[in-house]
Amino acid sequence: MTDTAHQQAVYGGASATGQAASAAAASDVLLRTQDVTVTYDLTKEALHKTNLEFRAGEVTALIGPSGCGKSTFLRCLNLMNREIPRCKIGGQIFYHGRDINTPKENLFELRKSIGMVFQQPTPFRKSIRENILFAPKKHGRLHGKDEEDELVETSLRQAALWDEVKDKLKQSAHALSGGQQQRLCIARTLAMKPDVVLYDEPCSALDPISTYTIEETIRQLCDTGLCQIIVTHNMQQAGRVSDRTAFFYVGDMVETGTTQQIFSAPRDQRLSDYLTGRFG
Ligand SMILES: Nc1ncnc2c1ncn2[C@@H]1O[C@H](COP(=O)(O)OP(=O)(O)OP(=O)(O)O)[C@@H](O)[C@H]1O
Repeated sequence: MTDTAHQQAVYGGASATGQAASAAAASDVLLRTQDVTVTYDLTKEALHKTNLEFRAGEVTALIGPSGCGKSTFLRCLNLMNREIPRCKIGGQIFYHGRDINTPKENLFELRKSIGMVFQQPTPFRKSIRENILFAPKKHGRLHGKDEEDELVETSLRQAALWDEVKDKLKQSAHALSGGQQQRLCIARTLAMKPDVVLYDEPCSALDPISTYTIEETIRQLCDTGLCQIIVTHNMQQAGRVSDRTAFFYVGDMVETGTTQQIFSAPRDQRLSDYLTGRFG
């Protein structure tokens, strides 16, 4: 990316929704990648040098055709790719200014702060309440029932699920609908009080109403200062939910900017073709 493009990406005009301006700390860059690459099977570079910044209180959408490297890039941001045999992450990933792409990084600690929500809802085979409490208990964060009750309620409220489940917290999470399960997974992630949440196609298995609820939830979470990054195939969703968008194509991050600029005035022909449905 050129310096000019980079500056436009980082300091570009108003957001698509205008909501970023009201975010708690919109200017804080929490995550920044510097020349990040990903190589599978030690030889196949699936992601070429990628430079992006992500700020508190903003949502960034990662878009592009199938196989272009969106999920590969997303999984770098909390070093999940490290768990794939023969996969190598190159470059630097700065989290609060500290490079986390080092062998000594404590992944257990890191993932408390950089949470992830997957395509398929994956609640534990436990009650709704225990889904929320499982990780905080494991990390020794909770002291007594009052703290547990408060965390369960706060997390479920943040994920817009409290009203639907408050009278059945001891029921199995697997008895919830798909959309409710996905919101429970968001609540479970929020219970660890992360400052970054990564979403990999979080609505692709859901109906339109559940999708709408999750999009609303994501937007509302911006007001807490959370930095959110979402991979989506759905252009309308990217337009509705994100402040910034980055377009990937065959392993390259081709263009980034405010969502408004990306959708209304794309500079790169490949992005323009993608947005107009010439390929996808
Ligand atoms: N575990 C893996 N081992 C080897 N190659 C992989 C692995 N995961 C992804 N790839 C390859 O890396 C490239 C990018 O894949 P990735 O899943 O990141 O793309 P994507 O843009 O998220 O695609 P989609 O939208 O279809 O999910 C593809 O060529 C894919 O085959």
